[in-house]
Amino acid sequence: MATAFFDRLADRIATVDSVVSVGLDTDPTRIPDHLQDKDLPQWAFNRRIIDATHEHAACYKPNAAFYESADGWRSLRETIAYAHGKDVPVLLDAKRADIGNTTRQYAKVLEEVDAITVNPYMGRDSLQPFLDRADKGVFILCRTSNPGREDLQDLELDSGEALYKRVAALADLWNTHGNVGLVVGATGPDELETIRQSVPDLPFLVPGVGAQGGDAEAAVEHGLRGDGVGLVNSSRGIIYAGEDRGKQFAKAAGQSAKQLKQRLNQYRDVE
Ligand SMILES: O=c1ccn([C@@H]2O[C@H](COP(=O)(O)O)[C@@H](O)[C@H]2O)c(=O)[nH]1
Repeated sequence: MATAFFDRLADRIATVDSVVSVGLDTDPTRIPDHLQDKDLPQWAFNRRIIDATHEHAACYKPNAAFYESADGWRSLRETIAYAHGKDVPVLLDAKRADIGNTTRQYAKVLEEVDAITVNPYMGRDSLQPFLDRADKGVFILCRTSNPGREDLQDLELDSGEALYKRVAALADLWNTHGNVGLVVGATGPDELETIRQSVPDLPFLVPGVGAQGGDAEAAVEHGLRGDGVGLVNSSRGIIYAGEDRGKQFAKAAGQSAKQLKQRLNQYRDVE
């Protein structure tokens, strides 16, 4: 039987002593000039970023939005294989879900990656093919990092509970294979704490530190499960750290990943 995703993630976190998720949000317009004439500039960029950051990376998190083109998907496939070659899990941030017939197609991408983000808005059946993959991680959007999260996620249900809390409770219920996590932004530290209290056993993916200015201490304190499993993501803050440094761009990304790891490790309980 394949090892469960969160067990593999726990091993990776221990190996690199890091909970940093390096976000590969590779915008074609922000790739340095000297790589623009490569066959696949996004792949050329990502390869150099992976070379420079992998020893600090608990996982890579490419966001599917940046690869929605023929060359983009080719670049993404090369990137995934290269990350795996360095023993780093890949979490595809795709925020998928749809009616059953469609979502079964979406879930096929789990053949390629180790984990995925999904959107709970359409309910359990829209997530079932992902949840059924006991060997893969499924991170359900719970309370996101963007300002507009309040429009829906904070709405009070008749029971008085906020919608995001109901999502957390449902995710816990749907976690029959131990493969479910939550996406909870670092920009709402109080809610992050509240959600952690309600679902102590779910690992979180916490985006929003770095470019969005979220709370790194809260991300670690509440984002990680009791056994230390969880992820804190930074994308632009790492991969574009050396945007003004020409051919040295990847070195700067490596330094930025290392700095984030050290910053987060100040707050981790590591024996
Ligand atoms: O609530 C959410 C869910 C997902 N994201 C994604 O994480 C990264 C954050 O990038 P930064 O450059 O570190 O801000 C990006 O892919 C988002 O789509 C999120 O930010 N918040």
